[in-house]
Amino acid sequence: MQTTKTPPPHRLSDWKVILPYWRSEEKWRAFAMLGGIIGLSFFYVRAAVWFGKWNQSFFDAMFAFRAQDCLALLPPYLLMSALSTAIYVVQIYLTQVLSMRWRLWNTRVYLRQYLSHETYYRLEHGLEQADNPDQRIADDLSQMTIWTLRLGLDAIQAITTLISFSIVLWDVGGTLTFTWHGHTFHIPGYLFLGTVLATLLTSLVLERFGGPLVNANYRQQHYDADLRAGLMDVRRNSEQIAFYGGEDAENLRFSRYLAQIASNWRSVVAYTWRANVITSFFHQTASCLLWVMLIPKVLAHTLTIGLYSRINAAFMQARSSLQWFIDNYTDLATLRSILQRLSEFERVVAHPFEKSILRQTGASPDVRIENLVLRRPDGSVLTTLPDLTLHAGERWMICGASGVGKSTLLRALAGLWGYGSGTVTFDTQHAMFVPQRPYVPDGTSLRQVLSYPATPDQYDTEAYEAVLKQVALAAYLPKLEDEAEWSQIFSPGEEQRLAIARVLLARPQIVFLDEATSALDEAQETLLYTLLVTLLPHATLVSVAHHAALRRFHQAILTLTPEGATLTRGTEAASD
Ligand SMILES: Nc1ncnc2c1ncn2[C@@H]1O[C@H](COP(=O)(O)OP(=O)(O)OP(=O)(O)O)[C@@H](O)[C@H]1O
Repeated sequence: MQTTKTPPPHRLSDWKVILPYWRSEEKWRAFAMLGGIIGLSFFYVRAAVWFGKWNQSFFDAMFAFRAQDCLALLPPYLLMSALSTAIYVVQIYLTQVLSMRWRLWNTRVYLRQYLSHETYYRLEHGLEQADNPDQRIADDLSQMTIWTLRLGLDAIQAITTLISFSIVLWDVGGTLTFTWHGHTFHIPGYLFLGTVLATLLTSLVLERFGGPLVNANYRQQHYDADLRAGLMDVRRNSEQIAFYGGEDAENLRFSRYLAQIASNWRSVVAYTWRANVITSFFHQTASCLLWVMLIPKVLAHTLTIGLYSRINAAFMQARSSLQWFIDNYTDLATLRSILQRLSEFERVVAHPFEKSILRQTGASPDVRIENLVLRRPDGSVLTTLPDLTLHAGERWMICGASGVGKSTLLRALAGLWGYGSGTVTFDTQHAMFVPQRPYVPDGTSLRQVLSYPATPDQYDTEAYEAVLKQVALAAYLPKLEDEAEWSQIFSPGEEQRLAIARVLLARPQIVFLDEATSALDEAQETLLYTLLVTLLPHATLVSVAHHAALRRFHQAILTLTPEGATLTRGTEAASD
């Protein structure tokens, strides 16, 4: 499904999407890995200090022409380099493993939510608003774990570096003392405070001018997903489009998607440009800032070359770690928009499905319909049904003009339609619904296609062979074990025969058929209905159908109209 809409407002709760894994049954292993990765990154900060000291000793020795000392310093250097390399490799490996485990855990949870309570159906049929759930499950979850770990771990490293060098900056920077309007002020650690203040100021300016980048990124992912979904549509419906000669119409559709992408991309570029101008201005002016802050020391004649080089080094390190937050502003914006999309998906999934029509599982073999009113999602009435009881083994046909609500009645019986009121009661455990276009899973064996949704080992080979022969699909007998793109191979009529073969295998007590033989000629429809009534003589049958030839297989006709429904029984129905 594709929708065009603006992103929901940012909420702090969007960040909660990150938490469930860290509270799951895998949390201890996850925390252990995270702890290991963080520990290794602390080693990195320590190693940087060690290499710094080593440099000083080595170059002091070199410029003092102490060749022996230089040679003696090489083995520890090589040892430390080997250790650093090993730790670097292990750190990357652990991060990848953690990221994959997190992604798999999240994907399993999302899939469970998506594939339960008919969520996949609600999302696809416009009953809920969350576009392209496939992209959220397949891409966004993976991106979320990668970005969160990368940004989170880099942030920890930046904070560690910041703390280490801020202490130096605070200590060696000293206190700024000045007199203003007769008052003397003392600002301890003013170099550190100045650095932090300047960075915060830059962040505020960035949020003001680059903030809309989050929304623009959100929309960009949304439009990209629409383009992908459109291309999938073309793949799925290639034959229909080719028959209609629909290339121009498709091109027009895609040029609309591209126009949306282009227009939003211009916003992304504009906001990124603004963010980059501010970031780069901060980069360029940082050294000036230090010089300005050092003026009091110059005027007081307390700035030596040694002190300057120390302050400069600490300032650079503190600034670069603070700057990490500024430089990664756009990445944080991307992560925020991913979290927003996932959080929106979670809200929709958690939102209770409108179910004003009560569907009860009854022990009685009858199908009972009480006070049933079917409505459209906008609340308007489709049709109203009188109280009805369909006794076990009875066969009813549902007729009515197109759009009156025949399929909607079956959806309500299947628990897929909640708009309206009333109650339906039947033995849901032993019922089977056959839609007009049966589902044919691709990439599986024909045996699996036939047994769906049960597993292929549910029936023996003789049973599969028998039903294939019965529904006149004997030509496929040699292909029972073949794995193929079956939906591309079967004709619509063959798909419908296959769906009846499924019913004959499963032998349900109640069968609901929604125009399940509409693609077949009269002779084949008659063959399939004869099979159903002779091989499942005690099954209750409810058929939505248009063809008059099928009336003789049913004992009653339920005719739906917008004003209500009427039931005609017995010979009257058959001869009508
Ligand atoms: N997801 C939906 N959102 C809004 N309206 C819907 C939705 N699904 C169905 N409808 C509307 O409900 C009405 C009844 O549809 P339904 O499929 O039940 O008709 P039908 O009687 O089976 O028609 P046909 O004989 O043509 O198959 C139609 O007007 C249809 O547009």
